Amino acid sequence: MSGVPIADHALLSDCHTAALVTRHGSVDWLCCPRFDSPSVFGRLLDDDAGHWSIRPLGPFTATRRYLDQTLVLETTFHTPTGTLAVTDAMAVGPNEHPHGHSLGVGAPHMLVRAVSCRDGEVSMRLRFEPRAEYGLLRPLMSQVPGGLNVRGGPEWLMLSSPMPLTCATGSAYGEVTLRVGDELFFALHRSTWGLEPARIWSQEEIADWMTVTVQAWRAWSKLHQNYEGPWRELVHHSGRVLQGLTFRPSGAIVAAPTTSLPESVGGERNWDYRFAWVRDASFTMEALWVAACPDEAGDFFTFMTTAAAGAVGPDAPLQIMFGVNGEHDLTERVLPHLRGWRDSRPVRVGNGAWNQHQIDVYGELLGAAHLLADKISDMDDDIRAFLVALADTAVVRCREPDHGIWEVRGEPRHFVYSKVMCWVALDRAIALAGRLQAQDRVPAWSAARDEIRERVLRDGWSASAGAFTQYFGSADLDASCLMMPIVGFLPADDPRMLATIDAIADRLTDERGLVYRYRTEGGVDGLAGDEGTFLLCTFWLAQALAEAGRVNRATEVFERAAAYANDVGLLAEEVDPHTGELLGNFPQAFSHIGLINAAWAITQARHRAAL
Ligand SMILES: OC[C@H]1O[C@H](O[C@H]2O[C@H](CO)[C@@H](O)[C@H](O)[C@H]2O)[C@H](O)[C@@H](O)[C@@H]1O
Repeated sequence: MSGVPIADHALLSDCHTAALVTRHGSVDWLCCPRFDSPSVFGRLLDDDAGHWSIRPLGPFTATRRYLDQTLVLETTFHTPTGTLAVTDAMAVGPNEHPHGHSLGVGAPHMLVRAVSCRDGEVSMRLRFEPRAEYGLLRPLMSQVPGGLNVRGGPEWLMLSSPMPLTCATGSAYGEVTLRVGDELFFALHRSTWGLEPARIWSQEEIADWMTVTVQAWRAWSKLHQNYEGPWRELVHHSGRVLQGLTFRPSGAIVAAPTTSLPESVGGERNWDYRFAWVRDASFTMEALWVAACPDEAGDFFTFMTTAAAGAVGPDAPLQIMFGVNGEHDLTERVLPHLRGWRDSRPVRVGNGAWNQHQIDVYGELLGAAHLLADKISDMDDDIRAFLVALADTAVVRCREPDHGIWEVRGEPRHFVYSKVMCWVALDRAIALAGRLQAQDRVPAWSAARDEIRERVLRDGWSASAGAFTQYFGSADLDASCLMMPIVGFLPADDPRMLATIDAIADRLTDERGLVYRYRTEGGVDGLAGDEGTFLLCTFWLAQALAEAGRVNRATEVFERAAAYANDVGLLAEEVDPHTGELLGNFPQAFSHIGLINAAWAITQARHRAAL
């Protein structure tokens, strides 16, 4: 049964796709050439779905880290006879743009692995089992000088290997003893059908790709990362993770690079996150404003405008998520041949939420446009018209029930968060009216904004709960109400907000003090089973407390959540309330967004307190 702890994985990215590497040197997840392509290594979801491991033959302990300011991973194996280091990267190509923001433009679609003996001597073993199409195919493998030719179904790969490998059906393996100073370079290269064939690379060429990749990440980090404040390294690292979830060719940003890592072990809450949600991606752009100066804001708004293809207006709500190249149809299906991580089935690809009605997206997108307006140097007529259409659509749609931020699979409702985000949409559109050349719309936008506000204050508050709640007329708490002060709907020290923050801190948390999105008892979200606590929501609590001036409590909550980052600073979506293990897709943009924004809010609150 596949079941290496989720926290045992580290992320590699070339800003086209991502790989996950276990603590023991096995690449257990790689989809290529795009984030949402079928996997070639899928052991994350099933033992037989493919992997590539490099590790010592005998007993070892392992430590690992990212090379400074990069997403290049170094795993060090300590053995009784010596020390072996394996350095792994998805090659990003040179970062030649004068502002360093061409990360991934020249990516060769190549996974590179360098093995070096740092001390004594170590026998290592390599095992290579690619399984295209999510594990369906055992490829044909043949030896060629300097490596292996690997073909099967839609995939044609070349493995460059300096050591001889033995091929069995669909697998290759080999062993070699390295002495101090010995170095070997491996590369897995994917061809593009009909264009450039994959090829074998020399040791020097692979070493160069590795060097260039390290330099490219460092150039990007140096030019983009200015955040100074508490938890600086974690914030910068989170910025790199978010950058690593960006799809360079289009400017899209995925919610996470995995599918079907479950929200509860053995449960059915398993979703494919390898898509660009309007919500998640807008939040990512905003968090990058804090952590990494998003030079790519223009690309993102061009992506959104293109993906929506102008089909937004009062009669055509904005689709809530897209494929990384702007695809609309993301129909969900199950992969029955995969057992799932720790038997968490079904494994899904595609996402049934793609055609849900979620009216918060207008607020998230206009919120990001407002924050980043100065960064969108090329705000052309198409982008302007798109943003105006979003606000006009919010005026009409804000009165409708929807599926909400949590994408509940039941009846649409009047979710409080959705209404608040419609208020944000109009509030920010009014602020941007000059740049949007839409001053004539301001009276209509203002009237609608004020009407939503009144409705939320009246129907979103529950006297019995003593808090703002999940939807109009309910008494159920929902952590998304923590966003009300964060987006400026009400001041954080308003008595109603303080009561809501306290209610969530007291009644929507587990024994560890981590926050649930909402209570799942009774199948209120249309799904069976329960789920873990949600890291983004815990960071929201820290952020709301900071906004309310409760800086010490904010710091405590922040540190409680950040402590769940694994040894290489990565967070999944949720935490198992029973075991404290990370759960859900990994690494998830939401959680890193929450970390960055909460750190920033605490920094600001400390400054205010010091004045
Ligand atoms: O809980 C049911 C829903 O769970 C997923 O949605 C969550 O992830 C999205 C991507 O990060 C996020 O935008 C959303 O707010 C989260 O609730 C899943 O993608 C949905 O299909 C599912 O209905």
